[in-house]
This record gives sequence, structure tokens and C-alpha cells, in this order.
Amino acid sequence: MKVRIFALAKELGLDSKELIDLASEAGVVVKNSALASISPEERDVIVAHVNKDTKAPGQDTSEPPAPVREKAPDPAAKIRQIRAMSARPQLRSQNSEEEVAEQGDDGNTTTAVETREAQTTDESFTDQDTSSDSGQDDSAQQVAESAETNVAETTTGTETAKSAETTESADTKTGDSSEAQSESTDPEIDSISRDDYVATGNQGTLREMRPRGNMGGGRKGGAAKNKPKTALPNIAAQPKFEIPKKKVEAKSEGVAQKPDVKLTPDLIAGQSPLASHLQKSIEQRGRKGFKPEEAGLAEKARKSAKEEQSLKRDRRRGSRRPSTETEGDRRYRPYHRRSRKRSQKEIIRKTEAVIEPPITVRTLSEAIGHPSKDIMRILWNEGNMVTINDGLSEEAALEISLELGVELEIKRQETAKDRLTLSVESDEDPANLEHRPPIVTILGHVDHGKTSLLDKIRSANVTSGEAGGITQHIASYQVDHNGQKVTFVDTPGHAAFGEMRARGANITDIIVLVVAADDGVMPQTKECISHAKSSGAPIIVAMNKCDLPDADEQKVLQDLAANEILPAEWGGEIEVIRTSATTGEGIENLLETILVTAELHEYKADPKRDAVGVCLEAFLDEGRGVMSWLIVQRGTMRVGDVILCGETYGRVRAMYNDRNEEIQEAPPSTPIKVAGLEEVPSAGEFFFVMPEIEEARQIANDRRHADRAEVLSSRRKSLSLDDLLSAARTGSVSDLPIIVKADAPGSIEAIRSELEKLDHPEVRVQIIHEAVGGVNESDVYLASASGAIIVAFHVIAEDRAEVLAEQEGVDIRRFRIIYELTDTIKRSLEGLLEPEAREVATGRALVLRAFSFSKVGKIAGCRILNGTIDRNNRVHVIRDQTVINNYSISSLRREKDDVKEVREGMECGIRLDGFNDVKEGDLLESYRIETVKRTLD
Ligand SMILES: Nc1nc2c(ncn2[C@@H]2O[C@H](COP(=O)(O)OP(=O)(O)OP(=O)(O)O)[C@@H](O)[C@H]2O)c(=O)[nH]1
Repeated sequence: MKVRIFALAKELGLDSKELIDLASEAGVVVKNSALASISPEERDVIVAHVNKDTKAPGQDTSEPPAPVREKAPDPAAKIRQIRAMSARPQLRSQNSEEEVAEQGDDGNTTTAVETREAQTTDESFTDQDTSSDSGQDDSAQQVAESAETNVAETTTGTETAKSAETTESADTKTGDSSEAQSESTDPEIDSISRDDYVATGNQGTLREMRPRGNMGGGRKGGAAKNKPKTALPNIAAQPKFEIPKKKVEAKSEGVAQKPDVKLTPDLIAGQSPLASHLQKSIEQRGRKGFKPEEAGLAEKARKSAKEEQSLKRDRRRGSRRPSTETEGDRRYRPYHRRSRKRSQKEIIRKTEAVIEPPITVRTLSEAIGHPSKDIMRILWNEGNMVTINDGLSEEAALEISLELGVELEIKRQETAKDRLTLSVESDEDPANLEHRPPIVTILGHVDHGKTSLLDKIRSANVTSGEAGGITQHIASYQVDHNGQKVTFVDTPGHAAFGEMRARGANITDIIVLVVAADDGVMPQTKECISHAKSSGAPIIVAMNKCDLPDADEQKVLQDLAANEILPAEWGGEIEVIRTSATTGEGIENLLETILVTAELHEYKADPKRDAVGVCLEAFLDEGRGVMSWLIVQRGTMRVGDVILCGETYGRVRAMYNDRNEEIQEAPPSTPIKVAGLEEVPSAGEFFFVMPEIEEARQIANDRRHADRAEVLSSRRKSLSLDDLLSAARTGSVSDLPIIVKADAPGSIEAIRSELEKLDHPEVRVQIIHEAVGGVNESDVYLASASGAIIVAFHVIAEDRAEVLAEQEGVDIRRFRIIYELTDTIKRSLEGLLEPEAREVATGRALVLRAFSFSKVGKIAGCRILNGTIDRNNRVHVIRDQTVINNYSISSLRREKDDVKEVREGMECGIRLDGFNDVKEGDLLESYRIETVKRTLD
């Protein structure tokens, strides 16, 4: 059986790249990929080479090779490390024999060694701290680190034994080192030189300290590697918005103005006119229940009331100085000016304000303390007519505030996504993490064979049941391959389902990009590559339809490379597996590659926490109510759990797996169908299990209200003057109002995006209502009132709705394939376009003579130069190559007979209706008007 490089590297405790290098040294040609596979013979050659490499020079090569699973210790390296350890004071040499003895039986003396060495190291530090300079401190630290590394490596009994041996030999070799250590306490020895720490082994060089093989247990690297990957939803970062800074213009100080507000004596005294009321109120409240924090206020109010009374008394007495004035105050002359200044301060407007969305003219006015008419005036000057309740965008609110000199801060409420992220990140106990099946999303261009491949993998037949042979829904299945589960997500390849593809890419661990070998990289393949890259998930390419005679593998590889997907066989990192969904070729290899990739990335989740996941699709089922297709990403979902999903919530009433079998619980990575949500959730919404149904209801309602307010504020878009003017100039634009009813939110999403593409300046689609579910009476009433047609995608109309539609003359169109729907709507829109009138030239006649008759006016005697002139044609009169005007023919005669038409070369008499000035030499060009139907293209 073939062996993967990744697996062999793991077995030998090496890095895959390192192993590939060693393989090429051993003369085995291997692809530059951890997923590359080799034959058992090649494996033996590589293993022999690796073992040879790890043996110390001089060691007997005839010895049987060490068992492959064990890390082959490098004796030279051991000696070096022990040598380094021995650089510590003599305590090391005293203990070494005891250590060897201790290491004997239990085979795991690491702790003992570690403890002793740690002690030794500490002592070494202490000694050197007291007796050596700072250079020696560094050396001691090196020794300590080296000792730690060495101890970390001696983990098994075998290794410990070896370590003991090595320690012995190290002791013999470092006999002088021990002496040196014992001498290190001797004041005659100045310092320990760096050379003392350099291994004296055969190689005589320092080992490069880089991670080798599986260093998962290491201190720093290991921790980082073992850190669980948070499979957070890939949410685009919010665009940064900086509050524009208002340019502060240097204003020249104007001439001081006399305030036109009459200042009351209270204000002049710097007191609130309500001070006495305030005092009374506080006293009253104090009687009811005194609050200590109000004591200060009451005291203040009492004081100001006293001051007020004394001021009044002073004024009555005619005193210019109040009795409360102290000696110090008296020296402070401009008493009145000071009070006025203080009172002016009190009427200064806000310079900073905070507001929460949604923002309307009214809420902004209240927040920034400016009348709403000021805000409306600013908007009016920019050509926007708004009312006080109209919504404002955040940018507009910031600009207006800036213009009014207020720095506005928009305080957003914690969004659902924030809450979700928090929930996803919390409760994840690393101790509970367990391996979970990988979630694999199949992406690719339409008809490249995604569903067929999945059918083959599942041994099912979904393709034949698909309307029009195309996938129109995202779907998820779980398969078992050699006892290992894999969850697949199938996505549609049609251009209309871009959002579904993006959704599939965002929830995935691994992406399988299907490219048909006869077609190569197509537009949706490119789009899928972008989704795959932005999701950051590993990509495996399935080059499908390899059984076809016109399959061109090299072209596919070139196309992929041109789109930055460099195949492993071309030195890149992406595995390209040749498959055929028809013959089954490569399916086994594809599954194996998926499993190895999953093993490499170690996908884990905590099954003990509350479930979190994503809604792939949702439907309204006649019998079971709302059915939601969910995929559990973390935790375990159970029947009876309360879930919140976007703007809806509910208790899980029943749960089914991908084979429609009822199940009670769903561990991580399980695709499930859930009954119990109150309303159809939007596709792509995240769900999470909540402790209380009340809480879930509250959050769902909050979200619904927030969304509604947002929609209202965006819909209440102010009408600009330009809009009004252009509407007046061009006349009204013809709208085609439609109501969309569909089976799933994803279908509505796709229909909307397709209809938005039918863009024309004169006609447009106006979706007046859209919802999941069958057509009901209320839809028909709405359609009747608004003149809309109803589009029913994958749904039918209720009986009563059908009867009503007939009575009301409402058109209900049913569709099963999205491109049929868009074609029909496109034709309807084209029907709204005014047909185009075109002139088609029919013939030309030269005026040879002009005859005047008193009763009938002028008649042109002509010869037909080319074509035919018909009695019903109109005629352009051309004189000196200038078109004078066009007229209808009032009579066409040959000789004395009225004729219907005159052909080329004939002579005739033509009288024009309304033109009596025809002259010899004029050209008469006849034409007919044809109306041409216009198209949207
Ligand atoms: N010869 C050959 N035909 C294939 C192979 N795979 C798929 N087909 C055919 O290609 C057509 C499209 O296959 P689907 O599986 O529906 O393609 P898809 O990519 O799932 O299409 P959408 O989901 O609509 O994007 C079907 O007629 C299949 O029978 C293959 O490996 N070889």
C-alpha cells in the first residue's frame, strides 16, 4: 500500500519538507508535497537512509536499524547536550552516578533528572552570581537552557537508559569539566569560557536549534501548534470610517455685540431662577425619604436661595456690593462683568454629541441640540428634500453635525454578529476538544460534475432528480469512508447562486474545486477560486470528466496555474486529483486526500458545549412547518434545545439527518434538518443554542426591529432635485411590479440578484413583495391592487388564491428553473419598451419638370432613379443636398391614371401634400416607417 510523505514524516519524527529532501538524497523522486505518496520499497530506502544519517560516525553500521516509530536519537547531539550540562559546578558530577542508578528500573526518571538538574542549575547560578562576572551569568543560562532541552527529550524508558549511558560517557568526557566545575568555586579560576560548552564530540560543530519532526510537546512552538483553530465565520471586516475633522478657520474676533436677551437679576447673580423651586422639591423629597447623595444638592440649593435673598436685600438697600462679598471679593473689581460672562457660558451650544442608529432628522436634532430646520436647510442646500421623520445615513449625520460644529459619535449597539462571535469564542474548553469530521465544500462551474461526484461518493443519485439538471439549492451530506466521516456541502454552479457559493466557502474546512477536464477554468471556477482563497481553507482540485475523449489535462493545469492555483505536480501545493464521476476513477484517491488533509489540520470541536452552527437553507414544509437545514459546527444539538437563528427562534421539535432519519442529537460537523423554528430563517444566518426561550424571543425581536428600522431608513431615501428634474424631462419610467414567492430564502436571493441585472433606463423590475411559501390570497390582493404579476418559484398557489387570481385577472407564473424565470421576466420587460420607429428608404425620383395647375397646385414630373415609390410612402424633398422637409404623397399618376406604385426607370407625376414649391432638379426620396421591437440587450 502506498505511503503518504506526511504519514512517514510523522512516523520518523521529521518535518515533511525535511523528509522530501532526505528522500531525494536517498535517490527517491518524490513530489514536493506532504500529500505525495511513495511505494513501500521507496519507503524502505528512505527509512534506511534516514537511519544511516542518524547513526554516529564510527558506530557499527551492521547493527540492526532502530525501530522506525522511535525517534532515532543522535548520540553526538546527546553528548553535546550532556557536555553542555556538565558545564555546571561540581554538584553535577557528584550526582551523575546516583542519577544513573535512579534511572534504572522505572524507566521514567525525567522528573528526578529535571529536578536535580534544575537544582544544579540554580546552584550554578548562585555560585556564579556570587563569584563570576555577567558573562558567566550568560553562560550559566545557556547551560540551564541546554539542560532543560536535554531533559525534555528524555521521555521514554529507552531514551532514559540511553541518556544514562550518555551521561556516563559525558561524565567521563567531562571529567575535566567536573574538575573545572569544582574549580569554579575556586577563586583562582576566573571564568568559564564559551569553549567549555561547545561539544567535543566527533562533529565538533554546534547543532542547529530548529524544530524537528513533531515538536508538539515543546514549550513555545508546541503550544502554538496545539492551539485549536477557531472556525469562526469568515466575516468581512467593517470598513474603517474616520470622523472627518472640521477645518477650523481662524476667525477674526468680531465687534462685541450687545446681547438682545434681557438678563434677569437672577442670571446676573449667576443663579438659576429655579433655585428656590429646586430647594423646595429636594426638601419635599427629603421628607419622603432622604437620600445622602442629594444632600450636597440640597445644601447647594439652600445656599443659592440664601444668596438670592441677600442679593435682593442688598439691591433694596441700594448697595452696589452684596453683603456676602468678602474682603478678597471686594478687591476683585469687575463684579458685574464676571457674572455676565458666566451666564453667557451657560447658553453655549453642544460641541460633542452621541447618537445611536437608526438616525432621523428629529433624533439628530435632539442629539446635537440644533433645531431640525437647520438640518433640513443643510440638506435642502445639497438638493435633498427631507421631512423631520426621514432617515439619515450615518455619513450624512456626521457631515451635518460637522457643519453645525458638533463632533458626533455614533454609538452602535452590539450587533448580532458581535454576540455570535462572543458566543462562538466562549465556552470552548481545550480539554474537551475532540476530533470532528471535516466539512468539505464542493465548488465549481455549472455542469462540471459537482453533484455527480458527490452522488458517486454517496452512491446516491441526486443529479437525475434536479429540475433542469442544475443544482438550485445548497445541500449537505455526510459519508463514511473507511470508518471516518466526512461532511460534504454541495453548492450550485449557476451564475445566479453566487451568494450560496460564498456561503458554502465560508463554513468549510476544505474546498474541493471541481474543474471539468474538457472545459477548463470557467467564469464561476474563477469566482470559486476567489471564495476559496478568501476563506483560507485548503483547496483540493478534482479534475473531473477525465473519461471524456476531449479531456485536456495540460490545459486545465495551465488554467489553474494562471489563476494562482499551482498544482503539486508543478511544484505548487495544491493536489490535483483526476476523477470521473461516470467511471468512478479517482474517487478513492480524492477521499483519501481529503482525509489526509483533515488529519494534517486536526479539525477539533468541543462536543460538550451548546451547539453553534449555520443555516444553509430553510423551507416551509406543508406538514412539518418551517424546516431548516443546519450544520452544527461546535457543540451538540439535541431535540428540545432552544435555538436562535437570525431573526427567528424556536425549540427543536424534531431533528433529521441527511437521509431523513429522525435523530435525537447531532454532534459537531453534522448536517441536520430541524423542525421547530417559528419563522423561516434567512440562509447563511448563524444559529446558537440559548438557555431560555424567553431570551431567544427577546433577541430575535430586537433584531427584527433593528432590521426594520434600517430598511425603513434606507427606503425613505430622500428624493433629490436631480431625480425630480430628470423624471420630469424623460417622463415616467415603466416599472414591472412583481411579487416573488419561493421555496427558500436562498432562491429569493438568487432571483433578486438575477432580476437586478435586467437593467434598462426606461423599464425596470420592481419587486413589491417577496416571501417564502406558497401564493396566498393576500398576495393576490396585493398583485391586483398594484398591477403586479406573481412569480411562484418551486411553490404553488393555494386553491382559494388561484380562484381569486382568476376573478381579479392576476397572472401567477410558476417556474422550476431560474433561467426560465429570468427569460420570462426579460421578455415582459421588453414588452414594456416602446417599439422603435425606423425609416426604410424605398426609392428615389428626380424632378424633371414642375407643372403648375391653378386648381391642384404644383405637380412634379419625375423619373424613378432607383427602387420603387409607393402611394403610401412619405417623401423627403432634397434640394442642393439638403433635406427641406418630408411630406406624404397626395397623388401618384402615370399618364392620367392614379397608380399604387411606380418602379425604377418609369416616369410619373407626384403631388405632395402641403408642399407647393417643388422645383426642377429636386430629389424626392421615398421611405416607409417600420416599427421594430426593442430588446434589453
Ligand atoms: N462523461 C462524464 N460526464 C459527467 C461527469 N461528471 C458529470 N458528468 C455529467 O455532467 C452533467 C452535469 O453534471 P452535474 O453533476 O449536474 O454538474 P454540477 O456541477 O453539479 O452542476 P450544477 O450543480 O448545476 O452546477 C451531467 O449530465 C453529468 O452526467 C464525468 O466525470 N464524466
